[in-house]
Amino acid sequence: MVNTTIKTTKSQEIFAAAQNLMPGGVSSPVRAFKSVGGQPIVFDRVKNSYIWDVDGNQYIDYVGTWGPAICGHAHPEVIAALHEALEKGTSFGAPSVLENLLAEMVIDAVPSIEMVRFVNSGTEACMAVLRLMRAFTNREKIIKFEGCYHGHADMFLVKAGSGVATLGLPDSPGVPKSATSHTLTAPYNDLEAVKALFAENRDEIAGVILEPVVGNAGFITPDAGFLEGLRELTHEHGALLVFDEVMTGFRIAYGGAQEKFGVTPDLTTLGKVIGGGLPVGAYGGRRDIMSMIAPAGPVYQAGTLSGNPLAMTAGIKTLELLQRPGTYEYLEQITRQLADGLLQIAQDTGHPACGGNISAMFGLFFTSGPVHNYEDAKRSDMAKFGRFHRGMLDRGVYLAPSQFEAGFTSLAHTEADIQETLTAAREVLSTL
Ligand SMILES: Cc1ncc(COP(=O)(O)O)c(C=O)c1O
Ligand SMILES: N[C@H](C=O)CCC(=O)O
Repeated sequence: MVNTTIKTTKSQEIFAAAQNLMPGGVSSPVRAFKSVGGQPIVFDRVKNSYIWDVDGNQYIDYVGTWGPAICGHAHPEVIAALHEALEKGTSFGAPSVLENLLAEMVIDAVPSIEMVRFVNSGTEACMAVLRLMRAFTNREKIIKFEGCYHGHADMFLVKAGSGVATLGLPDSPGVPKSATSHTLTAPYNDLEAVKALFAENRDEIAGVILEPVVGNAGFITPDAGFLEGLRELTHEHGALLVFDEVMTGFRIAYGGAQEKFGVTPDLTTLGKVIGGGLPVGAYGGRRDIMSMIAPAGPVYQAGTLSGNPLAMTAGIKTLELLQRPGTYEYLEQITRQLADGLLQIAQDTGHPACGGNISAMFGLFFTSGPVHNYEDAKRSDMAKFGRFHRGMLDRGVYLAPSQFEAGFTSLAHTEADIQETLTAAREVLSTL
């Protein structure tokens, strides 16, 4: 299955046409391969740990549609549940028992969540949680961290990660200064900077929002005591702590980062895995705070397709699959094998590198590190990452086309996939 000289004629044709139809030829910027060079491959189908492009090439996939595909693509049980649900219609725009079922599963799993509201994307969840933080505290300022990404709402497009970091964009034109004037930023893992912000803005900060493990500036883990320190500081200042677990939720542990690190925020945002590959988002948390959401309370937030029965069905089935014994042990085992293997190969082939994994989320930077924050991440050799990315693609391995995105494994990745990936990495890194 190793493709050393892949033919991508059809991909190129389709992408050329797409560029006249959609800005940059894509529906979301990171997909455009701008920072790694070359052209995106155009997908035809996905199954298990694999994707196939329109030219018939097969790749081992470590993007997993940016996180949702934790059980593997097109899992037969998810597909079967969706077929059954489809027969009942594609949208109700009204209450359904499916919402109750998924809500109960989320509430049972995620320590901070006593009530939940479903939306259609992670962006929506983060927008809504921000409004709620402000309403509950009657304060307007928030603290976010450099390199963290909370979707593309105006208030969060300040020193953001993901595509904003990938494309090296300044904070986006079109965002009014007034929208971000209340967004304060600090370097990730820097508790002193957060303390200083609280001191300078006494009684004005509604809360702190962060990716508890960063996946949108590459893969960056919290230093010992960082999450606990934020919990204490927010308590001390009457502010809320919000974990954006759109990426980490049900991925780094069934109960997310808050279960893994034993720190319970006031509010949590979710997305990706809880929709099993269909568009979804959610926010939830303490009952007294969530009770402020309309129609229970005055904070308005709504959505035509929210609680969509297909998304709920795929989410329920995905969480059921994740509840099976051994799931997270397996994810940790294969992902550790991959992350350790990549580091060893980088060392053997003379490339300074650092990285790691937590459960099914991993990363590799081409710098000796350590990487504690976005500034450190930017020291990674981006040109080398681009060459590495292209070399891996040529050998049938699809990595996220940006140094600033974490990688994802799934239950469908086999030891053979990992070995094949490591063989490809050794070949590529030996020639860079
Ligand atoms: C941590 C985090 N928050 C929010 C978002 C926004 O989610 P979505 O792309 O579903 O709008 C993403 C991903 O894009 C994310 O990784
Ligand atoms: N980093 C983003 C989400 O996690 C990538 C998805 C996108 O914006 O296209």
